[in-house]
Amino acid sequence: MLITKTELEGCVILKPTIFRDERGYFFESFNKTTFKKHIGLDLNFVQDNESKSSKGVLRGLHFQRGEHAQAKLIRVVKGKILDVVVDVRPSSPTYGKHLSIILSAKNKKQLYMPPGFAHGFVTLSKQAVVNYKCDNYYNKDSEGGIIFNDTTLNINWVLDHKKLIISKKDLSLPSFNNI
Ligand SMILES: Cc1cn([C@H]2C[C@H](O)[C@@H](COP(=O)(O)OP(=O)(O)O[C@H]3O[C@@H](C)C(=O)[C@@H](O)[C@H]3O)O2)c(=O)[nH]c1=O
Repeated sequence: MLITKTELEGCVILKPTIFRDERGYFFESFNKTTFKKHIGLDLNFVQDNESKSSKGVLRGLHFQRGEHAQAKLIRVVKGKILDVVVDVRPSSPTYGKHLSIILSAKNKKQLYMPPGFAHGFVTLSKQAVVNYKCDNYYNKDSEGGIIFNDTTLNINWVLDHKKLIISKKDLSLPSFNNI
């Protein structure tokens, strides 16, 4: 497994070792022991999520507050997305900074984000199926978010904003300065 640190402390890109043969391929999409050995985190993932989106669908930017904050390990099993995480840890030197990465079924990269990050993605392929593990359960009452086109964050979502498909809930999220 190839592990790359990012400029946002605690966010790591993982590229699993792929075993290919005449049947196809095999890889370990998560291994608790390997994760602990290489990244030093003894994670206890308790919820797995999957969503399917069409091209232009943007989900985010989402986080859960306080004790419900979630670490996530994100990967794509079909298609291609631009995945974005924003550091919303007030005491962090990179508070307000974001990281964007292409995750696809082809590149098989995974992004690990610790608790204290907002997360979102936009679908760049005709369809994308995104799979992510969370170390804390969904808690509706602690949901928070930031509007995707926040001017302080200034995220490049690659696609023309007029072509984006965004839920009503996400379109009513506050600005970064008001979270
Ligand atoms: C996130 C979530 C939603 N739901 C329900 C609530 C709602 O009726 C329906 C759809 O929820 P949403 O519109 O919030 O789904 P979605 O916009 O896909 O939300 C997700 O976005 C990405 C970017 C994340 O990082 C996730 O943590 C999550 O916030 O699913 C659960 O039952 N469990 C969950 O863990």
